Amino acid sequence: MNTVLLDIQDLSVSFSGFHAVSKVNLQVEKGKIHVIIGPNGAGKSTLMDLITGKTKPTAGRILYEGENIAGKEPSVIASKYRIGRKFQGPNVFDNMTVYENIEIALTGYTSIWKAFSYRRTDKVKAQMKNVLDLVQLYDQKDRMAVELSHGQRQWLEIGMVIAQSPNLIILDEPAAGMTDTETYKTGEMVKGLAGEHTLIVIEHDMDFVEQIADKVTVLHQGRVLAEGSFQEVKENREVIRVYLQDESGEGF
Ligand SMILES: Nc1ncnc2c1ncn2[C@@H]1O[C@H](COP(=O)(O)OP(=O)(O)OP(=O)(O)O)[C@@H](O)[C@H]1O
Repeated sequence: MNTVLLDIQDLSVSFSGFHAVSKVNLQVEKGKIHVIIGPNGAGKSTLMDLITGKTKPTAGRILYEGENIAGKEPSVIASKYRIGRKFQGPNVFDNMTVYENIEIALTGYTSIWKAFSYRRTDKVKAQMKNVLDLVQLYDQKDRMAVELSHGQRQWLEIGMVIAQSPNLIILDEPAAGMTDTETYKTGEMVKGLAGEHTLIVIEHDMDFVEQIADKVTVLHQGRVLAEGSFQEVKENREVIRVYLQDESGEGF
């Protein structure tokens, strides 16, 4: 039986009368990889902003395990409901090692007192090893982040999100700018996170979507245009029409 972790109901937001997200209904199942696709300006990032609390909805509900989190503060959504997000483009501490970057995310020291009392206990070391293994950076752990390749920096940032023990992980175009080999490796990494974690991934690269998606939702002009398996949405006539019209040249 599939359990719904996130149940989005009639969610809308308008900016000065412009409907960026309009009556969106979407269910994200626990432990699955739910990919959101859609042409530029479809409302994908705005939908993620609504889930993470960065943007407040005009109407609708976001039920997280039955509790409405719509409109709550981003810090509450991150810490209480354990929703983590990795934005497009690496955002790491260049002059720290891979290990230190993940350690900061893991310990999340928010106060100087916590930093003083911090100890690298066996438990912390085991958690660190686990995260480094998941993002395949254990052998790079002593390198400075600035020395990493683009792909490795993205994986480091995924590691920093995982280190915060999220239930739901939102990844914003995790394979952007990667080589084909790096993209494939990222896909396998993301698949390895499913099960223990639930993932929402925004993506444009259709080979990558096919590799990872349990379910695909297609957004268009702020609305859900189609939903189903990769194969189902790929063959959907409305989806094909919208992508053919999309001037970005991306698509199937
Ligand atoms: N704060 C805001 N104020 C006004 N308009 C906004 C705001 N945020 C987003 N929009 C508009 O809402 C629409 C949806 O934008 P959004 O970034 O969510 O699309 P997207 O699907 O993520 O696109 P892309 O694939 O290009 O990143 C766009 O037309 C955008 O200009």
